[in-house]
Amino acid sequence: MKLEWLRDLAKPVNKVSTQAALARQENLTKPAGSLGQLESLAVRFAGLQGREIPQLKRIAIRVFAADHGVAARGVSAFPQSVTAQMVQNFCSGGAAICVLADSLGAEFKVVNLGCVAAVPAHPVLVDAIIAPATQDFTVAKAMSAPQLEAALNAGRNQVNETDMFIGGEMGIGNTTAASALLAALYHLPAEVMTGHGTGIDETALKRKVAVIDQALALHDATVQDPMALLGALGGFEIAALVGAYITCAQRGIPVIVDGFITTAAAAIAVAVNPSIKPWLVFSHLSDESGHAVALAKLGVTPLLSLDLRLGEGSGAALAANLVRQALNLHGSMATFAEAGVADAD
Ligand SMILES: Cc1cc2ncn([C@H]3O[C@H](COP(=O)(O)O)[C@@H](O)[C@H]3O)c2cc1C
Ligand SMILES: O=C(O)c1cccnc1
Repeated sequence: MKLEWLRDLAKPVNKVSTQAALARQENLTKPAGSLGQLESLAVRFAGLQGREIPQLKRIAIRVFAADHGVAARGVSAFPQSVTAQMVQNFCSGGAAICVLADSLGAEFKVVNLGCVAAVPAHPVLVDAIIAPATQDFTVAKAMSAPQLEAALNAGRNQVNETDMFIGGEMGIGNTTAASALLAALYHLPAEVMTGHGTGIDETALKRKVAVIDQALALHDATVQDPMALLGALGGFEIAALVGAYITCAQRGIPVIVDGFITTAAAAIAVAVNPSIKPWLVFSHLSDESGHAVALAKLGVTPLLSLDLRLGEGSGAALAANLVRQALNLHGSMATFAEAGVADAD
């Protein structure tokens, strides 16, 4: 596989800019620390962007869409045809992420990596079709080595110069793939990592756990090669996210990770290339059970907890508003000296 680029080191965080931003925060007209995590966010972005006053003008949002063979096993509350239908909804502006992307003024594209139903061409839609769907991973590897390579490269190709990257996903059945990947990566029982996804009932949840157990046994999940796990248990959209996240970190572009499925992609990406971790900002705690465990395993704390369980990049887009305000405050508040306000004794 010509995937050597996956392991190239991420751009280092700029310590000088971090220190300058910390010093600026100390001088702004507020008690030190009173803006809490908004202060640390601004300082973090200063280090990532390599400037004392970071900016967030350009935001790129890419929703990666693909179908999953494992959907045939009755693991979702919705039929597989919804993936392609939602891709069309992303194109016509009716999905939640479209509304949020619009209000952020973000550059928005949908990347079709392969849906069972055909999707008509549209200016917002990028055709990166690999196959109509992955294989059902209870009977075969989800994807072949060339398919995995194509998906990783499709994600990499979506990274252009921007101030921040948000990846979203759409693919009926993809919480099953995400749960399987996380259970395998962290050696955890399937039931710890598996939730209700789009809203399956308890009977279907038992089936979903059994399906994941079957896949973990088939693919010998004890083998800890994250790329092998991704090929065996992943989805084209999850692999594209892995490629995009790693590329962003290598090119010095901060990423906001969305919910459960994108966290599975982030976990694989960090396992493949640990140097990328500082570039991943985790937006929210999803309502999907297993997410809290995955975030704890990664050692990260998300910004928000709003009981969201949508995906599409929606939680990340919401958090982008918060980051924008953190940077606004950092860049535009007056210092004690500028405002003639007495500093603490
Ligand atoms: C209308 C609709 C819009 C969505 N937008 C995101 N998802 C979310 O639900 C899917 C994962 O859940 P499961 O594994 O249970 O199929 C993904 O496509 C995900 O992004 C949606 C799901 C539906 C039905
Ligand atoms: O948190 C997510 O990404 C999520 C949870 C449930 C269904 N779809 C997405």
